[in-house]
Amino acid sequence: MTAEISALDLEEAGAVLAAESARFASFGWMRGTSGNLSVVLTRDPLRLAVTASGHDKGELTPADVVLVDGQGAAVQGGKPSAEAELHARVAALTGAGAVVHVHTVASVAMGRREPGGIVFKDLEMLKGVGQPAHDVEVTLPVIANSQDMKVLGDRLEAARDPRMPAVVVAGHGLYVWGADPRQARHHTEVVEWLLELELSQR
Ligand SMILES: CSCCC(=O)C(=O)COP(=O)(O)O
Ligand SMILES: [Zn+2]
Repeated sequence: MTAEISALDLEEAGAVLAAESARFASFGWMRGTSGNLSVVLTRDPLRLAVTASGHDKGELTPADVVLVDGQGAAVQGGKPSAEAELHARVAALTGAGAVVHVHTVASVAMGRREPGGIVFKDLEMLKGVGQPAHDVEVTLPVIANSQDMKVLGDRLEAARDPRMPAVVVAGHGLYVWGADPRQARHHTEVVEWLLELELSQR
């Protein structure tokens, strides 16, 4: 059975993604049209609202969103993000309800310094990704970049740590997920804070 997605549902999702995108863009994390966001609308079959490709992510309107299927192919709307397939893969793999992709300087810089993964420990901010503040090492995986979203998805699946809702894509940026757009935003802000801290220390 195919779940019906009304135009209003899609536009409501677009309004949420536009607001989240404007916030990340204001931080300088989505410069020069970079980055993309998605939210899951139905699970069976998997359908996501994903930001349209090539737009200035600080200027999105509720209409700048595309409905995609579990392979990231457009079902309704214009041209989806070039990374829509990876969003769908993350949602299917992790059960996340929202996925954030930002191009932050700290994620690329730390991915270069620690290509085997970035280890965090003894930081109160780790509670923001559901981990204890003390005595536990939490690793943020780093995966090699690819223009092939299937390859990137395979790398993410192999490398991801269930204790950390994020992965750095080397030379590219950061993928973060959460149960809904609000939690995905909080996870993004926490992981970016951790990366900026480590970058300032090393
Ligand atoms: C200068 S951005 C290069 C493409 C990219 O990595 C990105 O995140 C934006 O792609 P989209 O198709 O979602 O606009
Ligand atoms: Zn990107």
